[in-house]
Amino acid sequence: QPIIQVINPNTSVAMTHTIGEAARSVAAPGTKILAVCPEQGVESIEGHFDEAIAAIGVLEQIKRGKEQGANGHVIACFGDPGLLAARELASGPVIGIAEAAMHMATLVATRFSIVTTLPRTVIIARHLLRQYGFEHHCAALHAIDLPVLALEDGTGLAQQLVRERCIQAKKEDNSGAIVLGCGGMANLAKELTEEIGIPVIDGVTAAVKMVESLIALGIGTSKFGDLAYPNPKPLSGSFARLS
Ligand SMILES: O=C(O)C[C@H]1NC(=O)NC1=O
Repeated sequence: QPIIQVINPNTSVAMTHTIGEAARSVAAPGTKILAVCPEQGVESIEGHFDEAIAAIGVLEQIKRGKEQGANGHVIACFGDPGLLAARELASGPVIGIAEAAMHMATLVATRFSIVTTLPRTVIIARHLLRQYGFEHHCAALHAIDLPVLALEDGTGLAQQLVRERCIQAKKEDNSGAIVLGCGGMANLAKELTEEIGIPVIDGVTAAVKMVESLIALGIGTSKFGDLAYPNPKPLSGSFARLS
């Protein structure tokens, strides 16, 4: 009975619900999904400052997930905030939704496009493409130019813009696949894939299946070298809760 903790690094309860539903929709029958978000932090992650704040919440949730018996973890924000720090803390696998979606896209297409929310976060996706080695696989990055929480405002406008942008990207970029660049888009992938006719990949569902696979293979985060548990040392003030 594997337990996978899916962490929404922003504090939006609505987006945590969207993410949890998407994760449960693809989880194997025996897999338990714990969908969580930090109690404190930032309601949406739209840049480097927000990511730095969110990373602390991710680490707190990893620690709590371990205490609750989680066998693996997903970081469900497209910037993969705190990923390597989380891997130091974790025993099981930790996968970010950007890396999961990018890996999956390279398995089914020679080039993919990314559709995300704000123009200012495109650079974060570019940095990840370089870090993960996918720069040459990504044909283009597009932003719908709406804030992240527009995806949860109930108007459907953000979802409509994502749809239009995906259609445009297929036409213009000559990409074989599209990666959705936000955890809050997790519930759009299936419908867009059917409508547009190329794989539209969401990182939440991709990461859940990848973590399930690693758990099934008995593969956890390597604890040798730089991803070993952090060197024991006193943490002061509010950080003491992380030790
Ligand atoms: O970078 C983005 O646009 C999306 C990213 N921000 C957020 O709060 N959740 C995310 O997936």
